[in-house]
Amino acid sequence: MVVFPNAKINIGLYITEKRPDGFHNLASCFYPVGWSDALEVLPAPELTFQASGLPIPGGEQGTESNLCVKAYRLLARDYPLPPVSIHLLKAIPIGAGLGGGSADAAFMIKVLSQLFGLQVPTEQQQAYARQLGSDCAFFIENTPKYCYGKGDEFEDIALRLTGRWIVLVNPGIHIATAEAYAGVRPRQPEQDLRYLLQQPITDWPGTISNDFEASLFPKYPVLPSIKQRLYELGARYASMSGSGSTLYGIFENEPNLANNFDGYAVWQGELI
Ligand SMILES: C[C@@](CO)(OP(=O)(O)O)[C@H](O)COP(=O)(O)OP(=O)(O)OC[C@H]1O[C@@H](n2ccc(N)nc2=O)[C@H](O)[C@@H]1O
Ligand SMILES: Nc1ncnc2c1ncn2[C@@H]1O[C@H](COP(=O)(O)OP(=O)(O)O)[C@@H](O)[C@H]1O
Repeated sequence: MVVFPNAKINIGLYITEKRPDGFHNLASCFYPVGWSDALEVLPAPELTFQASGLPIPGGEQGTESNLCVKAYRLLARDYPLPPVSIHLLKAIPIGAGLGGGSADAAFMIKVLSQLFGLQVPTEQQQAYARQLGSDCAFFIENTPKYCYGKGDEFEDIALRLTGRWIVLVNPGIHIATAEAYAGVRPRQPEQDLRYLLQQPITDWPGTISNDFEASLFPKYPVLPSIKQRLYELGARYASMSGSGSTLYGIFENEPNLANNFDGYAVWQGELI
């Protein structure tokens, strides 16, 4: 079975408080986008994992560190899973604020459930995903959500940007999530993000923001310059996604990027 785990963007990201367990509570909208890996899972005589495409840090220490294998091991504790061969073609930039590793793990859970007829209920799949990463559970349903708690609790949100165009630009700066959180002073947002998202997109640049930008933009000046360039190219709204370093712009129609982001990893397409 072949599936295509896709990335997410954060539209608005507020780090509201530090929790006693060391994590942070947040408020954000997670929205799926089309930049995808390819994941093939086949029944096989023994468990194997193979990756191609972008190199995955930690991969050299063996397959066990990969989230796809961790997802398999997690399910294998509760279900009699036959061995499988796993091939991951990595295309989503890593440590990029796009949740690519979490998407791979969530899709692995979904594939195993389907491939072997396990019929793991959605909530149970989400519970497994939560054990693998804070934003992993989102990718089980993979639809626009208002997220809170560690980013692992969510509710449906009536936000559909379908038909609009998205441009994602990754300048290749790897920002560790823990490092990014350490630089933020938690605060409560002035207004509820769910309310702000219901306002016209032309209001968003003045009202919806990502709390990681304040600490990371001065440190990495290329980030605000890409955001500004996206606005100059006609974006209705531009922002950093998650803990960076990917920036995105939402456009009414397909923009002409010309040579603007040469040398960076770029993906563009219609929003789903
Ligand atoms: C920042 C966000 C926003 O959507 O996305 P990315 O930039 O990673 O895509 C997420 O909160 C990332 O979630 P995820 O990447 O799953 O993080 P995890 O693996 O669970 O945690 C990595 C580390 O980040 C910190 N962390 C993560 C989530 C959270 N709510 N509070 C935290 O303080 C902790 O230090 C933790 O050890
Ligand atoms: N299948 C995978 N794809 C990407 N990263 C993975 C994977 N498995 C484990 N990892 C580890 O997870 C870390 C963060 O992954 P990723 O989800 O790409 O970052 P982010 O949450 O910032 O978008 C990587 O540094 C890598 O070591």
